[in-house]
Amino acid sequence: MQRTVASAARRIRPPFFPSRISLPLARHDHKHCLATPVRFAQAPNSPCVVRSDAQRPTIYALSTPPGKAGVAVVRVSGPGALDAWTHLLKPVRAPVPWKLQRCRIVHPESGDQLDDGLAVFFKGPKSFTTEDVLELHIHSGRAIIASVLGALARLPYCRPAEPGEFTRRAFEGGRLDLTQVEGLKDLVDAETEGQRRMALRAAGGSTRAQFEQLRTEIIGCLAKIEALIDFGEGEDIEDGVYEDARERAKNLRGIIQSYLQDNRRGEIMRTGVRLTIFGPPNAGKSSLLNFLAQREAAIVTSVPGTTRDILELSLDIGGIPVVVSDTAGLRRTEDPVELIGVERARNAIDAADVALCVVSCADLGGRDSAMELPTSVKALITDDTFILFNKIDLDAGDATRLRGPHRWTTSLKTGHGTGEFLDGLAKALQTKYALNDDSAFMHTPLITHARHRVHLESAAQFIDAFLATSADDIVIGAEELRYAAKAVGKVSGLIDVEDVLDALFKDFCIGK
Ligand SMILES: Nc1nc2c(ncn2[C@@H]2O[C@H](COP(=O)(O)OP(=O)(O)OP(=O)(O)O)[C@@H](O)[C@H]2O)c(=O)[nH]1
Ligand SMILES: [K+]
Ligand SMILES: [Mg+2]
Repeated sequence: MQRTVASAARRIRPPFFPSRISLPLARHDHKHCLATPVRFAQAPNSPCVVRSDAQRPTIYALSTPPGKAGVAVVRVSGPGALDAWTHLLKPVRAPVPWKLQRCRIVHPESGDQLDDGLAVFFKGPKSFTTEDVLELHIHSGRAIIASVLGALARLPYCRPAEPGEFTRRAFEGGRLDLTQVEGLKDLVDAETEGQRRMALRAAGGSTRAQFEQLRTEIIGCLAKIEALIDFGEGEDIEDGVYEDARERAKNLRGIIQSYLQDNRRGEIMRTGVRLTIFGPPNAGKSSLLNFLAQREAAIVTSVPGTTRDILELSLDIGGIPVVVSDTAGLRRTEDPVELIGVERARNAIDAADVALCVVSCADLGGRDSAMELPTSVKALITDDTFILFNKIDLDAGDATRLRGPHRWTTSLKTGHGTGEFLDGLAKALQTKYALNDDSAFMHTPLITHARHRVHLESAAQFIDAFLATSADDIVIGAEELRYAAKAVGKVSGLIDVEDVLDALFKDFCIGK
């Protein structure tokens, strides 16, 4: 009897990897925990489970910045959230879940009124953390906030939240995977439009879905190989299964490769494009930095060799975060200090994502179209180098001879051409990092953290190892595929997350 692979694949047990892992409980003191039994609903498809339910402390924190403002939000999450509602809110009544309700907030022991505000109860698992959550919307003032936090502290099962602990519980409850947690953090940190869009995409789960699909497809390949191991080709299984699995693996290898060949766009969007300004002395490099920054950040003088150290500024150019470096003018010099500056400039050019050469028109050799760049920079110019011909006010020739793709003319002294240059630079960066419109948004890079790249590279290596095996050693081949799927699973945090968690959550603020 011929069995189809689909039916054979379903038979494979045990599951390739545990879909649920347990994480240690957060570090804290359990001895005051309330012992009332509390029901915990499990979020669907939860990647991991940490539930010792009643034992789990309820956490609270101010989730808005401290200080005087219209509203402050205090969040309470955990099995005791409902009890906190009962003890802190007047008039006494059961919450209508997910509905903002008017109330007075009182001290649980003295009954003194602390503030007048609004409260909403999110019934788990339909809450941010997947636990029961109480949100108190109170007036934002130091004394009010302190009194409400103080009241919560009186409840024996409550303790203050650690940085990022609400998000951590959302992760542990299966509400978020690691890419979404990273996305949330990046979203809060986003300073440019591009960063915001990329982070929102990750936080919203698109990145998670893409990695999940990749993992599912690897598992699909593995299922075929496992079926072969179980039943053997020819007898129970249709022909060509092995070839089919190889073909699929080759495709997947290509897809992973395309993700990896992204010019580091995602990481660059997060941390900024490294743009190095270089050129001969006195070309106007520091003047350019000041123009971009709209302030006198660097010293500008008519003395060649003014800039020695590298001066870095983080700027937003056309919605893209750019770390701009001003460097020492390149020339031969006997001055030991300037020599170090020139050395550093060369290193900064090497490390740059984009190198922008500034040349003074007064330093150009040759005539008309046969323009010659100064020898000090000639060897450093490649097809990718951007060139700004500055001091166009000193140039007698026709400026159009100098302009072209990634080549602009300005006078930073008179302001001539600076608008065109800024627009052109922004467009060039947007094009290079493919983030200029909504269609490009579709191609927003998948890899936004170095961690993703590491795991994808290792998945690619395991698939290569599978492809290097022959039909005779399918058991080894299956093992390689298993490792490949596991490597991709690490990106989402389905497995082996311990090491990442602490590092990730420690950067969060309290109340998030
Ligand atoms: N005429 C004219 N002078 C300019 C222009 N841009 C800058 N300058 C002047 O050129 C001189 C050198 O400018 P900087 O910005 O210090 O030049 P730099 O390339 O940083 O010089 P180093 O740091 O010494 O290598 C200053 O006196 C500027 O005022 C311009 O477009 N036209
Ligand atoms: K100078
Ligand atoms: Mg300078």
